[in-house]
Amino acid sequence: MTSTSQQYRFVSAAKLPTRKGEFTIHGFVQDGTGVEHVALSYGSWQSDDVVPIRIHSECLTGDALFSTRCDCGFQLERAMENIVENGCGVLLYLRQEGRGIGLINKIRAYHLQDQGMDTVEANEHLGFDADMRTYEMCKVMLDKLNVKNVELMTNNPRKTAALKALDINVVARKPIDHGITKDNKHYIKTKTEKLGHAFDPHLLGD
Ligand SMILES: Nc1nc2c(ncn2[C@@H]2O[C@H](COP(=O)(O)OP(=O)(O)OP(=O)(O)O)[C@@H](O)[C@H]2O)c(=O)[nH]1
Repeated sequence: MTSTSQQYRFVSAAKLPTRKGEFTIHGFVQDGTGVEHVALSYGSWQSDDVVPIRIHSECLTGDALFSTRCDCGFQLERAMENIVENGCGVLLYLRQEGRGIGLINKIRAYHLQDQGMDTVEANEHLGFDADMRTYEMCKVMLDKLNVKNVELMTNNPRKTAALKALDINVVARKPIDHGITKDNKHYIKTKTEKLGHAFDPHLLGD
């Protein structure tokens, strides 16, 4: 249970024109820790509508530096395009770099992967769980945006389970198996085999 001093609260919102379309960016902060997250909203909806959403964890290397080691940047781009094509939707951009271990630890994990470990073994070798993320902030963020029913763009069953546990009605899951490259195929196979991600095996064939 999150204590009152660590609750997330909305701070401010502003227009955010992007190469994909004009979004609004909403900023949230966690009292006590100062941890920040943002939501991008596009278009409008009624409170009973099913809203397409993406929950995306920060990946500086993939999202901002065009890395092809992972599928993150490709999926971010596709999610924003899907939302714009749909006419409305929400992207929750969570500052949980490296599945929650942080940027520098992710680089340490990449170094171990360069030596032959997979993404799960590397995290564990460094003393972390394979996935350190939590999703409680999504409730505050979606409540603020008046979103109760969602179509969730993900291949990650942990995200679906986390939203359901927060009483968000996940009406449907939309696969987002986009951005498979020769550089990230092994990483995505490991996510499928060890972290339970749903990927079409045909897309991962050699
Ligand atoms: N520790 C670690 N984190 C990684 C590695 N590669 C990518 N990441 C992080 O993995 C996270 C991916 O999060 P999301 O984009 O939300 O995607 P996902 O959990 O794979 O699930 P989807 O919704 O199916 O895309 C980001 O925080 C990345 O920084 C890695 O090799 N090690």
